[in-house]
Amino acid sequence: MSGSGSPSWDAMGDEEQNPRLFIPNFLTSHQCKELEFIHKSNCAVGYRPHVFSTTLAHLVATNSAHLIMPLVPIRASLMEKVESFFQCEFELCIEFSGLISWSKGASIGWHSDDNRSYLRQRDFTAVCYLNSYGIDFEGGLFHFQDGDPGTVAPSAGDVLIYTADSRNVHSVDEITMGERLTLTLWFSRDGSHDEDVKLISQLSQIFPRQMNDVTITSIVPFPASDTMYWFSGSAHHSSSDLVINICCGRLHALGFSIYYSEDPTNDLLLSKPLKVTRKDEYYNFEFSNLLHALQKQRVRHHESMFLKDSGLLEVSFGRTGGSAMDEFSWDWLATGLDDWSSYSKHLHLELLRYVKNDVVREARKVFDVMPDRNVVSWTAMVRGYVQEGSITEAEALFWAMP
Ligand SMILES: O=C(O)CCC(=O)C(=O)O
Ligand SMILES: [Fe+2]
Repeated sequence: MSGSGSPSWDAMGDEEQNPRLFIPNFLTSHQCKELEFIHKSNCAVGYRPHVFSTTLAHLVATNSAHLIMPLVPIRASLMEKVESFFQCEFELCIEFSGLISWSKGASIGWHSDDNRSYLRQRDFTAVCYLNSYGIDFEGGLFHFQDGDPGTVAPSAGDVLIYTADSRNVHSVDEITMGERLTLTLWFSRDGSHDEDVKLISQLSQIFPRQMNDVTITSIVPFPASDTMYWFSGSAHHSSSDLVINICCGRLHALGFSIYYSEDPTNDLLLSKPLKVTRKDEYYNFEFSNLLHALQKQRVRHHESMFLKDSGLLEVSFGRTGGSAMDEFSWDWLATGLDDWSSYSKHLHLELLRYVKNDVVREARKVFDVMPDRNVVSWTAMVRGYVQEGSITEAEALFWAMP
């Protein structure tokens, strides 16, 4: 389904019979990657086997409300598209929006999206494909039972919009390899099902608390109810052995081993501090809990992408990159995620330590990435150059001093 960038099928002959719209390249690859990051670091057990989802309510409940931000303009522009295509401007609300991934074994047979009594309020569906068939996963083709197009092969950035009623009966083939990721939205004419109303009430409960207590400004997520992270291996399991913790599973899939400071019982995993190792790498960093570890490890996993993309860094970490970011190590990035002032303090100490030990090249790397240099750091750096006899560099830096 490659396209020209403009909506297609909107002039279909059978528009009345099968009202649907396909928009190629609606999202940029940057947006797709950002949404993937949010999902991979926050998803919880989905509504069916092999399905994981990240709902907005879940992001709020896990202290990750800031991660809703990238979704806000995307939701708004999708709503605008749906309203204008179906000629119902200002009539719709978003009933549900969620990042949904399907792993091997997931599929759905013929259905319409309003086919249950509790789903009757759904009028329209928009599915944004965030990754691609044949690249990120195999299987997972989307089929309409009638009309054109019959089949859609998901491709990152494309959007499929259709009415949620029986004019658009559809199915999705089983995933046979990889993981298929979408941002899926349902729209309703019934304002009593407005997702935003619920979200705003949820958010208004947490924000006053944050404003009154400056210490609660960390963006480290905290766990929601434990049951959100457990995945039953079998629909009829009777033994707790069959229950897998999703966060543990994902960390293991990324090659990490998990170490707790004390022997944890399964149901306490989410509240215990932990450390991780990978192969022969040991990180002397204590994570507050499993979810925290997972979010940071995902950062590392996406590290090369983040380091190349200063815009994304700014959105996610509140600071811009720059060429010096190439020198960033994962430990620094992880520390930066946690608490910016302790990160800054850490850099100042590192700089002084390097200068004291005459490791001027390393000192300069630290100096270049420091977000807030002060008179001490400038002077230390100049002193480092003088100590090692690099007078030209020392002079250049001296004159560059603000
Ligand atoms: O992900 C898709 O392409 C459609 C999924 C679907 O049909 C549903 O969730 O109802
Ligand atoms: Fe569906």
